[in-house]
Amino acid sequence: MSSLKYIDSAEVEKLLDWRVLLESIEKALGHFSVGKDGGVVQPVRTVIPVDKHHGYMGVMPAYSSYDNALATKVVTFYPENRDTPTHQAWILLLDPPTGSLKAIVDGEAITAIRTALASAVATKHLSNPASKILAILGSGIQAHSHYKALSLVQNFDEVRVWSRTHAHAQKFAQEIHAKVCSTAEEAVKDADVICTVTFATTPILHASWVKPGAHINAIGACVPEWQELESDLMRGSVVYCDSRDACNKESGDIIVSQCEIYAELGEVIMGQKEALWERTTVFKSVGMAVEDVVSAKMVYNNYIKNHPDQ
Ligand SMILES: NC(=O)C1=CN([C@@H]2O[C@H](COP(=O)(O)OP(=O)(O)OC[C@H]3O[C@@H](n4cnc5c(N)ncnc54)[C@H](O)[C@@H]3O)[C@@H](O)[C@H]2O)C=CC1
Ligand SMILES: O=C([O-])C1=[NH+]CCC1
Repeated sequence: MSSLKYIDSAEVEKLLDWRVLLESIEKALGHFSVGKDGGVVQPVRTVIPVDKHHGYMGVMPAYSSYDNALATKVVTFYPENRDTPTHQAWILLLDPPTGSLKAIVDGEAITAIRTALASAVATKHLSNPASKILAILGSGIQAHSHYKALSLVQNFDEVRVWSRTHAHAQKFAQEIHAKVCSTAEEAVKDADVICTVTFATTPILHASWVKPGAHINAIGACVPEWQELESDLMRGSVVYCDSRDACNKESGDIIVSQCEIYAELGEVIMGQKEALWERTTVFKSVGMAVEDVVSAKMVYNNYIKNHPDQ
C-alpha cells in the first residue's frame, strides 16, 4: 500500500496545468449537470457559520466515476482575516476502490484556480466571441486568478480594475498592466465581460451600468443574505449557474432577487440548453466539490509522476 502524501500549496501550484485543468473542469461541469448518468455524486455542501468569529466553514464531498476520483474539501472563509488568508482549504483525496486516504492536498491554490477556470469555461460559452473589454471588480486572490484564467479563452484589448481599496486596485492593475478605475461604474462602462470577485454583502454592480449583451461572472455572494449584483440586473439577465440546487440555497444574488435560473453551465456544455450570448448573461457561481475533486486528482497524479519512488 502506498504511503499517505501531504501536498502543500507551493507544490500544488507547480503541479497544476491550467489549460489541461480547464478542459477537465468543463467535462466535470457537464457530467454533473447530466444527473445520475453523468457519474457525478455531489450533494449540496454543508456550510456552517462560525458567528462569534464572523467566519464560515464548508464541507464539500464529491465522487466522479468518469475521473475515478473521490474527495472531500474542507474550506473556511473568514472575510475579516488580514494576516491569514481569507480562504483556507484542505482536500482529502481517497482511493475509490478501497475508500482509503491517499493524500491530503492543500486546497487554497486549488480553490483560487478552479473557480477562475470555471468562470473561463462560462466566458467561453456565454460571452460575445468579439469581446474586447474586461472589467474586474475586486483585487484579491480571485481577481488575480480570474485575470489569468479568462486570458486563456479570450484576447482582451483592455482590462480595467476597480476595488473598494483604491491602493489595492492600483497595485493589482500595475501587476497585470490594466487600467485602474476610481468607481465600479467607470470600470464596467462598455465592458464586454465583467467579473465580480469581492466579499461585498450589498450590490456593487448595477443594471443601468451594464452594456446590453455583456457577460458577467458573479463569483462572490455565496451566503443567502449577500448580494454583489443588483436584483434588477439579475432579473433582467439570462442567469446561468454552476449548481442550481446550491445557488438556490446559498446565494443572495439568486435568493434575494428571486430571479429565474435559466440553466446550469453544464447543461450548455452538454448541448441541452442554449448559450444566449447575444443577451446579457450572468454566470452565478458558488463553487462545486467536483471541481476540487478533478483538481486534486490532477495534482496527485502529477506528484506521483514526479516522485515515482514514494
Ligand atoms: N464561487 C466560488 O467558487 C468561490 C467564490 N469565492 C468568493 O469570491 C470572493 C472573493 O474571494 P477572494 O478573492 O479569495 O477573497 P480576497 O479576500 O482575496 O479578496 C476579497 C476582495 O473583496 C473586496 N471586498 C471586501 N469587502 C468588500 C465590500 N464590502 N465591498 C466591495 N469589495 C469588498 C476586498 O477589497 C478584496 O478585493 C469572496 O466572496 C469569496 O467567498 C471564493 C472562492 C470560490
Ligand atoms: O467553493 C468554494 O470553495 C467556496 N465558495 C465560496 C467560498 C469558498
